[in-house]
Amino acid sequence: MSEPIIRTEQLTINFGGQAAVDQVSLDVAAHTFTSIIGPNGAGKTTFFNLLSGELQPSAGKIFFKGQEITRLPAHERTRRGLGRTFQITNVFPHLTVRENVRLAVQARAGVHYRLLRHHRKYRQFAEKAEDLLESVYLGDKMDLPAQALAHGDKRKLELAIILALEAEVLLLDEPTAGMAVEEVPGILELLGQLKAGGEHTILLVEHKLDMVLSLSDTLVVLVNGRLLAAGEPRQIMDNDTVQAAYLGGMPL
Ligand SMILES: Nc1ncnc2c1ncn2[C@@H]1O[C@H](COP(=O)(O)OP(=O)(O)OP(=O)(O)O)[C@@H](O)[C@H]1O
Repeated sequence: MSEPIIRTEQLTINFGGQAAVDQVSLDVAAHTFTSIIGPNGAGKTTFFNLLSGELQPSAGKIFFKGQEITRLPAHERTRRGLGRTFQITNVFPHLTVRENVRLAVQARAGVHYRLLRHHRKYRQFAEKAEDLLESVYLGDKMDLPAQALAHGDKRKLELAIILALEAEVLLLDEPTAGMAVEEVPGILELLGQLKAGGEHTILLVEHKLDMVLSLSDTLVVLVNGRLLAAGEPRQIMDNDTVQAAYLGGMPL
C-alpha cells in the first residue's frame, strides 16, 4: 500500500477499566471503501469517535495523510478533510435543506456573514449547495425545512454537508440506520456513486453487511474492541476465526 490516508497504531480507549477499543492498528488506503463490522458493543462507533476526535484515546496514535492527529480537536480534523456523520442526524432543523448546505459551503470558504452582503458571493455559495444537493438526490427538497425530511433524506443531507466541507475521508456511522426499507436503495446508490467518483475514502459502520458487501474493498472486523481481521471481503468471509466469532450462522 502507498502511504495510507489513515493509520492507527495500537489505538486504545478504556472506559472504567474496560477497553472499548483495544490496541487497534489499521491502515486505510486512500480512495477505498472500508466497512467496519462486528457484534453489538464491539467498539465500532467508539473507533469512529476516536478517528473524528469526539473521544481522546487512552493510548496509541492516529495519523492522517502521514501527520499525527491523535490530540487534534474534532474541528481541526474536519478542516483537514476528515468528515463524520452520526447515527443521529446532526443538522439545523429549522433551516431549509439548502441553507444547511450553504452554511457548510460558506464555512469551508471561511467567509463571515458580513461579507455575504456581496450578493454574487452569496449566489456562488448557494449554487454550490444546490449542486451538492442534486448529487445526493435532494434537488427537489431544497426549500423544505430540514426537520421535514424523512430519515433517509436527512442522512443524504448530512452527506451533502460533509461533502460541502470538502471531506476527503467520509466516516459514515450506520448510514441506513432507522431508515424505512424503501429509503435504503437510494442511500446505497449514493454510496456507490461516491465510490465510483474516486475522490473520497469511505469508512462505514454498518450492521446490514449484506447491503454494503459489494461496495466494500476492505472489511474490518472488530470484536470486543480488538481488530480480529482486516482484508478483502471474500478472504474475511472465509476466515474461520471470523466465522466462529461473528459471522457464523449469518445468511450472506
Ligand atoms: N462514553 C462511554 N462511556 C462508557 N462506556 C462506553 C462509552 N461509549 C461506549 N462505551 C462502551 O464501549 C463498548 C463499545 O461500544 P460501541 O458503541 O463503540 O460499540 P459498537 O460496536 O458501535 O456497538 P453497536 O453495534 O451496538 O452500535 C460498549 O461496551 C459500550 O457500552
